[in-house]
Amino acid sequence: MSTLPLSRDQVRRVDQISIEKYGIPGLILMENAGRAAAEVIHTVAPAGSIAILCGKGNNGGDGYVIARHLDIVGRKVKLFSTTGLSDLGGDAKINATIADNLGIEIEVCDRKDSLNAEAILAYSVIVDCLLGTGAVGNPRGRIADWVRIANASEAMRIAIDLPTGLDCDTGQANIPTFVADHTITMVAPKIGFNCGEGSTVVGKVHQVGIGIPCRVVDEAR
Ligand SMILES: NC(=O)C1=CN([C@@H]2O[C@H](COP(=O)(O)OP(=O)(O)OC[C@H]3O[C@@H](n4cnc5c(N)ncnc54)[C@H](O)[C@@H]3O)[C@@H](O)[C@H]2O)[C@H](O)CC1
Ligand SMILES: [K+]
Repeated sequence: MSTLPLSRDQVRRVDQISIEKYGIPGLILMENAGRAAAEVIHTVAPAGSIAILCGKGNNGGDGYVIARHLDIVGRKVKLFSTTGLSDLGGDAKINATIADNLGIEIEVCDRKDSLNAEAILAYSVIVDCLLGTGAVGNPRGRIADWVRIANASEAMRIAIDLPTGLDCDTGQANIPTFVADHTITMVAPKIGFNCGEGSTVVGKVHQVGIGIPCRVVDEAR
């Protein structure tokens, strides 16, 4: 499996080439990403309740897949979404709907006053599926609030693909940035993990494959 770090644009190009040139549906990539991440979470945090914080993009979409695979192995999981499920799109909406249909707990906090900080702090593990490679600039709004709440908790903190707030090219930790104990990153480490402040917020990095051959990853370099 490729371990050379990729830039934000390179890893997004991997996605694009896989889907458009090789016909691997994004839903398959998300399923592989979420299942692999769930296995790492279950290994590094073998017990305790898990809160998964989901944004409105595909990083959030990974979270709904993660929740389903943790539910399958009997873990106590609750999803917290910054966005109403009807406002999600594409693969994220498909997986949020599946999780909802399966009765996996989802709390939608799409208004400022519905933020339930205490609820999040009650969990042993907090998983950051708020922003991934689609992030631009400082985390805004509820996403920034939830990052601050998570950072103030005693929970084990696990970032999916990259910590929300970290610029995955420069290693700049925007204000706020999710301070992870573990980062489970898809396809390859991101360049920013080893420059700037990257190493101070990623924790232990776990690289997971999502069903894309290395030669395709190398095409994107
Ligand atoms: N091949 C792969 O690596 C795969 C990665 N997957 C996951 O998909 C995300 C990337 O998803 P994308 O929808 O492009 O972006 P995000 O989910 O990161 O967020 C986009 C969303 O957030 C809004 N936003 C952007 N910047 C900010 C900000 N500073 N504050 C608040 N909100 C912000 C923006 O408007 C967008 O709507 C990748 O990281 C992986 O986790 C796939 O699952 C599988 C293949
Ligand atoms: K994230």
